[in-house]
Amino acid sequence: MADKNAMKNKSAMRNKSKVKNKDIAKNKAAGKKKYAVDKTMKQEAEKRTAGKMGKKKYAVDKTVKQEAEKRTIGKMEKKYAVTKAFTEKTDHGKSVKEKKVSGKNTSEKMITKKQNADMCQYAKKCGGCDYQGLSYEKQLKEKQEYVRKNVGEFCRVLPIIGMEHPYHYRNKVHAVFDIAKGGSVISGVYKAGTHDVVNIDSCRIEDETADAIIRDIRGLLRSFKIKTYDEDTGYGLLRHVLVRRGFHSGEVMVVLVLGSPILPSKNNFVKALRKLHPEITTVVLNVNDKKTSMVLGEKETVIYGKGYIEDTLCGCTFRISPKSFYQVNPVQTEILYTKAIEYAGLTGKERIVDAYCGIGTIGLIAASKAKEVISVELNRDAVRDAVTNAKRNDIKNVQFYNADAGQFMVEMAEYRADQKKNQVPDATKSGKKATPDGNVDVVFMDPPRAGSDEAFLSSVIRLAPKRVVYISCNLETLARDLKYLTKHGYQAKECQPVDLFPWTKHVETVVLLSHKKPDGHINVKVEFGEGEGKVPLDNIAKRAEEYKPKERVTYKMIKEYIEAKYGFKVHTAYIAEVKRDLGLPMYDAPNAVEELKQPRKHPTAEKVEAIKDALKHFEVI
Ligand SMILES: C[S@@+](CC[C@H](N)C(=O)[O-])C[C@H]1O[C@@H](n2cnc3c(N)ncnc32)[C@H](O)[C@@H]1O
Repeated sequence: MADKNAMKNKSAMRNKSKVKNKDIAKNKAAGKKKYAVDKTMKQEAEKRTAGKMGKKKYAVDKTVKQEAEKRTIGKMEKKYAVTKAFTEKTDHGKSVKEKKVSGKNTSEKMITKKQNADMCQYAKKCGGCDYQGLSYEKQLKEKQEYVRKNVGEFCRVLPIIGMEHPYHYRNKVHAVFDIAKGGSVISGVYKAGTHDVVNIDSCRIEDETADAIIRDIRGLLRSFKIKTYDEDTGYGLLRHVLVRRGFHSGEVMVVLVLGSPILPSKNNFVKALRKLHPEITTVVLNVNDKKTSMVLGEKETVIYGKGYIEDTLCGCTFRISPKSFYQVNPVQTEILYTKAIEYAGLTGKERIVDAYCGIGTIGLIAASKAKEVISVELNRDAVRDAVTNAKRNDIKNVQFYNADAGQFMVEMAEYRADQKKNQVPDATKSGKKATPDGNVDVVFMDPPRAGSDEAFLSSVIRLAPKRVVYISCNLETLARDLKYLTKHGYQAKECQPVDLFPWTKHVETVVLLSHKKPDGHINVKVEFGEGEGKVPLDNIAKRAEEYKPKERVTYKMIKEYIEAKYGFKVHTAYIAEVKRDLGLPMYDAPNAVEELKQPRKHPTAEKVEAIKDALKHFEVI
């Protein structure tokens, strides 16, 4: 592989100047030609549509537009109710019934027509959009019901907030590259459940600029003699392309994921690409030479621009690096975050934890309304972005920690317990940033799809913040975690679903939980002793001893026991895993880091035995 690349590089060097000029000329011509072809195709398609468009079709389009204009199902239902009431007032008797029935039939016919109009040409192969052929109104209704089924038992579910224009909302587009049977370069997505690539020119939910860039990269590969990577043999170079666009800033980042580190004629490639797309502000090479389903590898080289893009969300500017998480639908994200911060009920005096903070978005947006923000995130690159973002927005009351959120919260809770016992350790001695003390008023938590873990949730219970604002993109794990929190002193108050992913079955939700307070108290007078109406004192002390709660066995105690007895350390996540394997009530730990797709590590047999021994020692098993 390396030899092959070296040979390629040598011959590329020899022909460099020749190729350079020839390619640029070719690209220029190809670019112009392509643009002309695209334009003609577009015009033809428009003509065809216009030709087909009869009165009925116009009516369908009008309905789609009208639906899109209604922001939420709630509003839609309200409007429907008003129309219905108006009809019933103006028409009487039989005619009302007839009118209603015929009205229903017409709209049903329209939906059937609309279903066809809404089918995407890649629907059968791609499998990315679960709601193909369903009107947007129906999609929202389905999602509302899905949320109600999972969260309804915990609290009131507000009507879902849909999009005004549910198309081309994705600011991040990823395409896998391959060679088709006939030898042409293709790019798109894997056909559901396979590793066959479905060639996609444009997608109705993806950003159109990003799609155009990916199409043009396809075109450039041939002229630059860049081969696509073959997953089976490991030969070839280009594996994936990732494009991210800041919808507010207009900045565009292109990440070329390669199977090996060298992109021949990289400067000319960038030049040719930027000639077609001057809006590109940065190009990054990412090397992924592993046999893996992960898109991004570890190593990155910036070959053009600053290596990240910036974008604005809820009035703050954020730097976004290739590996950092950033919500894919910024329009709806603003609605979601605004609701989350509203739920937090901030007055300016609160200490907030922003857990799973990514590039710091929620905490930084909320910072001006709170006293202090403590943010924690596992992804190193995201934390680096977050620190820059705080400076960029001149926000000074935020601290960031690069750690596992569960582990971090355990430490905070234990620190607080020590504080209560007046045994506060000097965490600064270790040279690490001190664990903040455990006084917390509000916890924002926005975990990945796997949800949170027992270490995190049990620490929330111990820290007892007044409010927990849980943002989730996975209803099953949300329901699981709500069950835990509501069993242990919290009450779910309200849930707001927001549609961040039109055409797919996914839905984002934000849930407000607050600490349960006793509804009231009653005074009972009890007299102990002998005689009528008195409670005998016999055995009271003995019985009290029986009911005395056992000392809570913390992760810290288990770790200390193991370190003292066996001389090695064990991670919280390993203890959690062993507890789960033993059938003790558990949550997944550690979180599957979706964005990084890191393979989950497991404890060695020696560590498992040590953990079991500690659990026996503390009478947990
Ligand atoms: C759904 S994203 C939310 C990010 C951020 N709140 C936002 O809205 O942009 C989940 C984040 O959790 C991070 N993450 C995953 N597992 C984690 C863990 N165990 N501890 C801390 N952060 C974690 C991911 O890297 C990712 O940035």
